[in-house]
Amino acid sequence: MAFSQLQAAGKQTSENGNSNPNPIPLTRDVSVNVSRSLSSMDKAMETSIASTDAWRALQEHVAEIENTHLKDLLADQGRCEAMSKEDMGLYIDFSRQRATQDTIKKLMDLARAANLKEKIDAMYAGDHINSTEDRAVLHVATRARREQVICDDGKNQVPEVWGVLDRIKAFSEKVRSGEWKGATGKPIKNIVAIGIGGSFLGPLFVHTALRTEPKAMMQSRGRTLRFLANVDPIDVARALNGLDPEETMAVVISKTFTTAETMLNARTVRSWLTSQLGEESVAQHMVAVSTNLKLVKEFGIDPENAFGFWDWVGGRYSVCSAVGILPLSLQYGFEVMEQFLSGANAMDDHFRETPLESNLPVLMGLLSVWNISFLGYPARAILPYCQALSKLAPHIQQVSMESNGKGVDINGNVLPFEAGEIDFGEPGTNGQHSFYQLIHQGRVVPCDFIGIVRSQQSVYLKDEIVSNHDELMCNFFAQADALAYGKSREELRSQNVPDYLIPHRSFTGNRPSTSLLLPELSAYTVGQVLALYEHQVAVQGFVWNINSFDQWGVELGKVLASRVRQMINQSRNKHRFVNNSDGFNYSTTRLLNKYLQGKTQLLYPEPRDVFPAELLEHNPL
Ligand SMILES: O=P(O)(O)OC[C@H]1O[C@](O)(CO)[C@@H](O)[C@@H]1O
Repeated sequence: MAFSQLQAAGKQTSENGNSNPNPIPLTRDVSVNVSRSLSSMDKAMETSIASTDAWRALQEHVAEIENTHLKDLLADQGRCEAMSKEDMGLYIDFSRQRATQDTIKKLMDLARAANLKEKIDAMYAGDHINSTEDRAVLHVATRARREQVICDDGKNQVPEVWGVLDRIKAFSEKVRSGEWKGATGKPIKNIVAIGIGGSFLGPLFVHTALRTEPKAMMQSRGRTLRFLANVDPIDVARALNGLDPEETMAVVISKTFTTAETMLNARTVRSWLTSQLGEESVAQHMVAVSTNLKLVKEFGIDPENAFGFWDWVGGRYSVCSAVGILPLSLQYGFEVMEQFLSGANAMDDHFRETPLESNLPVLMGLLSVWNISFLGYPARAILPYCQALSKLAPHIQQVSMESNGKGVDINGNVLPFEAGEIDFGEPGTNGQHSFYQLIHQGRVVPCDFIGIVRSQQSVYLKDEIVSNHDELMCNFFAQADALAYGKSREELRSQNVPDYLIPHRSFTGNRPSTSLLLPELSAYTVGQVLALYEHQVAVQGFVWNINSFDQWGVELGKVLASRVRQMINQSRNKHRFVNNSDGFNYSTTRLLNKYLQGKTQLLYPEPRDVFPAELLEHNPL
């Protein structure tokens, strides 16, 4: 079946009819949107997954689940066993989700109604499922084994992928061994990776995950990897502070090589380098990762020192391409990164080959659709009990929210329900002392608890009854049960809690979570976790029938920023403030003028060609 036919997923089993028996307003309130004509809404409903029998069966099923409590569901051992899955060393326990085996069955029906399997296959087959950009979605090819065949437009992409990986291996070994010299003959010890969004968050997540992993740690001894993402000059100062330019290499990472923030940061770092090492130093001190090798050359970076990737890799899915593998290989060595790629590849195989019923990303994806679209819980907290995973949530935030934060389906019809998920998170136990209060007694936020069996670091003090990592993990186990079971008023009374405190100290429980247990946090398992979450997000999008692989929503702000940029430039050059004829609304005009007035009172430096390196020297951070 062609992908365009798959997109009409809901239609095939549609029975028409827009009624939503669910008491929770989970479908959009269309009455308030006057600009949306009835006929377009009818069309949207007709073609939507929300019009299928499977969707309606789940809506009706909500009432049954509302009559259950997790403390009872957890007493059913058969259910718990059926709702726990283990594969590739990963153990995932879904038994604390507000779902029964019947819910899972109904979700499987939904998956079939959405043509989920066919859509997964279409992705691996290189169909242009990113239809608004007419692109294949093949990040799985970036971690394919050498012998795999993954085609775009009939051409196997894997040899090219490995062509770049082989170059990264050779280049990173040259730099790490000291054979590659900086402009003054010193070896390169520091890497500054300049990029934003998908060209930053994935690599930062993996770097943070590996910093304390024993093998990676050994491999990175004496080396520094820093990231420069924000266009804020404060971020420049923090990224460069204390680095010796003679020993520093900048890796400019940008799929398009046009992103305003990255390009200004790249020019700033170039200025920092050349002001101290001379114009010619760019050749030894700046390299690039991009799909736009023409612009890389125009920037002044030797094409020999540029590492390409392809338009079939979305920015937020690009960490396994040169985007992540180049800076991370420079820091940890290619061998470590190859392990990471293998882990992601193992999860890719699992996703493609495992029946839906025991497919980990499919189950995670379907249960999150259940939580969001049926139970009405739009947020999810990602809570790793492992400090090394502290950048997982910020990365998945982009993967998930930029992918599925959409208002129309893949055919352009307004969605009759809210898609997307609000993702956030912090490592435990830090989060417990921050936002867990809300999760326990306020809003219901489904949680992903992630625990590790063997910690990257081991501390066990002599007089303590458990090791430090055991102490951390006590909380991993306790929190999931605290959310599920809660604490009743009766229990509190039996503990002689005074009446006036009982409402404050009781917990409703019945708050869903998933528990993931990894044997260890190695480069390999980091790859598995990455691909698990990437595919979960794809499953959500496939079911909602949206295009998870474009991101038009980020464009408007960029266009408006460029108008403001021109205005500020004019105001500086012509020494004037914004007036009514400049085309800004009243509020923005006033805000801009407040800003410009404030700036005139500052001793503002004249624009100059070189980066004020002395600012760093005089202001050690
Ligand atoms: O890699 P580039 O082209 O600089 O883009 C950076 C990021 O900007 C976005 O296009 C929008 O935020 C992301 O999708 C992307 O990851």
